[in-house]
Amino acid sequence: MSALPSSAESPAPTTAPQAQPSSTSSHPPPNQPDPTLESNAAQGRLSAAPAASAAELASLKIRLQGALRQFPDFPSKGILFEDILPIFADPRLHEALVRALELHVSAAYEKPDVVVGLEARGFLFGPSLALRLGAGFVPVRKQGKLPGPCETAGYQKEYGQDFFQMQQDAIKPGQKVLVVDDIIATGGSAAAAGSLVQKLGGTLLGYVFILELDFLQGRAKLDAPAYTLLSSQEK
Ligand SMILES: O=P(O)(O)OC[C@H]1O[C@H](OP(=O)(O)OP(=O)(O)O)[C@H](O)[C@@H]1O
Ligand SMILES: Nc1ncnc2[nH]cnc12
Repeated sequence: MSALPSSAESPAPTTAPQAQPSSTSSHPPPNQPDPTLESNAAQGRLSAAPAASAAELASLKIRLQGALRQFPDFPSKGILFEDILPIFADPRLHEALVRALELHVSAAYEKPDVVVGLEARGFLFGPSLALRLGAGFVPVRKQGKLPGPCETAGYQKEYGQDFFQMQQDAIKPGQKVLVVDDIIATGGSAAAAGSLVQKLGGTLLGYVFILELDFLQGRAKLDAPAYTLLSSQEK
């Protein structure tokens, strides 16, 4: 799990104002079309949320979008780091996040048996989403953290390379699995997690992220439908 530096050690974040979450150079204002939704739809992979839920989802997204922050040159020069942690610092936003994801998943996917969350930020909301959906939660962890027999997959990500593991008995053959994480950048992490789920015999329903770096085209690496809740940086 990477340690985020304190703000005293980091460049000042760019923060969208809470009352009216207007755009920074990277976050489109919420009253414009959501490019992540367009890219979801363009791939023809997801059904729209039912109309009754769509209005609630739209209003939750506006609130959540305003809480995002960005830190330039973290963890290395040239990376614009998307910080989702303010959402979890506020219980109303935390609740809004889990509700928004619940609304989307209930509308767009079959009910999953298992929600798989990726270390570390997928652990922040994966278990609570799983509870809401009446599903189990299973972690994908970085190599060397899980006891017992494990499956391993190596991957490249936006700023490095790593290995993911799952316990071999974590998923029963045929179980329907949803993979969740905070962000998809190059798609390396999510694709590796999906491959582990499939090695264990799980049926991959799809992926759910809070944010997507569209310009890196990470979803092209995924072989199941992907949904992103909020708008993210443009190149
Ligand atoms: O699409 P990708 O290019 O693979 O990048 C996305 C991954 O990178 C981040 O995790 P990181 O490996 O930094 O780990 P952390 O959550 O433990 O900080 C993020 O939480 C995603 O898991
Ligand atoms: N730009 C970014 N911000 C936050 N997490 C990330 N994981 C990969 N790229 C990232």
